[in-house]
Amino acid sequence: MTSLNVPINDPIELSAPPSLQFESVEFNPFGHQLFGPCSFKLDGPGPTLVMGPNGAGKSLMLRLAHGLLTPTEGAVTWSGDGAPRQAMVFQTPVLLRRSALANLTHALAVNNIPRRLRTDLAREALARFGLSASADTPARVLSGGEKQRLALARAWALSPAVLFLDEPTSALDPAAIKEVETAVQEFHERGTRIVMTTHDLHQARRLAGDVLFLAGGKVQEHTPSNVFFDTPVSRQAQAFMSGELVA
Ligand SMILES: Nc1ncnc2c1ncn2[C@@H]1O[C@H](COP(=O)(O)OP(=O)(O)OP(=O)(O)O)[C@@H](O)[C@H]1O
Repeated sequence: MTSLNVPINDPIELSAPPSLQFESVEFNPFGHQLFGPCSFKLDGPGPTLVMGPNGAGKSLMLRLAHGLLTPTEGAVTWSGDGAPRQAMVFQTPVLLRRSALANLTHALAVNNIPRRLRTDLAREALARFGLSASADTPARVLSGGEKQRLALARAWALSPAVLFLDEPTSALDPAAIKEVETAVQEFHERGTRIVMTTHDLHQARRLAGDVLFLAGGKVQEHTPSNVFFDTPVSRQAQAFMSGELVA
């Protein structure tokens, strides 16, 4: 596996993750303002943990950033030429009705990875996530924790420059949560920009380089994690941290 010499797995190529900028971004389908206007830039080392109460707009922000939704107003831009290679891991894994291995090789094909490399890259990623024995198992029969590991393995195989994770551990037990957090750290150390939502303050403390705090569809605060957890600036973040409900 190490003899593949595949550029997409070269950590040097990933050493400077692309920066992400929201410029006056709004999302208001049918005239109903759900998000924004918001302007911010993710250009620090990260990982960026996106926090806020239910309905704050965290998932919308990730979907706008990943290109799954188009802003009604404003623009989402990246440093460099065009949008970088991206992957997204959801709270409930979105998998094809195929084998675990085929889920990965399909994703590699969609991302234009040469056919001759796909199976080795897929098997390497399955091994990283302890799923080698399940390579030929239909993805739909895997346990919830295994499905999430498969979703992470699919992202891992792609060596994305950016990885979005939307509450990836909310349905997992403590051991599985630890596996996901370890993987997130490894993605980060490989140079992937991490943007992840969570409701778990402890998890955010463990992982965050910076915190983007949303409430009411707007960014209330974007600060280094130590600042956010020690001295949150916005009234909404202070209320959230103290366990008060924030609308
Ligand atoms: N495609 C859509 N069309 C219409 N309304 C939407 C759409 N997507 C999200 N919403 C609404 O936008 C608001 C923000 O939703 P979002 O899922 O981003 O919140 P969230 O911060 O991720 O919440 P939670 O923590 O509960 O997951 C909610 O009121 C939701 O119902």
